[in-house]
Amino acid sequence: MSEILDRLAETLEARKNADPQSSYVAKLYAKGIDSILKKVGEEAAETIIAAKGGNRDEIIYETADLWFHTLVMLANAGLHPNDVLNELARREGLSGIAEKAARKDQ
Ligand SMILES: N=c1c2ncn([C@@H]3O[C@H](COP(=O)(O)OP(=O)(O)OP(=O)(O)O)[C@@H](O)[C@H]3O)c2ncn1[C@@H]1O[C@H](COP(=O)(O)O)[C@@H](O)[C@H]1O
Repeated sequence: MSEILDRLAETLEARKNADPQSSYVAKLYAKGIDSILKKVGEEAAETIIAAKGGNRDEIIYETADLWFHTLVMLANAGLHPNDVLNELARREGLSGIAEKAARKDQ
């Protein structure tokens, strides 16, 4: 499934040179970081509402919107989804408590 993230990351990279008139992502980049973060916040709120509602399809749909806008935020910052997947892989097997202790040491 991570091929989907790879392909989407490639598209998001390519949209940095696209016309904002013809691309939702290029338009978001052109609006700037505050607009991208506003969308992340809105989609997070919509995901919470969907999860509270308990409708499976709505939860999936809103989470996809949230993940998508988070990927745009990462691409805008010059980061790839693999950077986050690598961090999750690093945490694999660590207990949450050990992870918290490691953060305090940083
Ligand atoms: N996965 C997505 C994706 N998910 C959600 N969205 C857009 O995100 C927006 C969601 O915001 P809202 O629900 O608030 O709807 P809205 O009112 O249209 O949003 P605003 O205009 O108010 O920001 C919608 O416009 C959706 O179309 C997406 N737009 C694009 N992609 C992917 O990104 C690729 C590149 O898209 P373009 O840049 O448009 O070619 C596409 O091929 C897709 O793979």
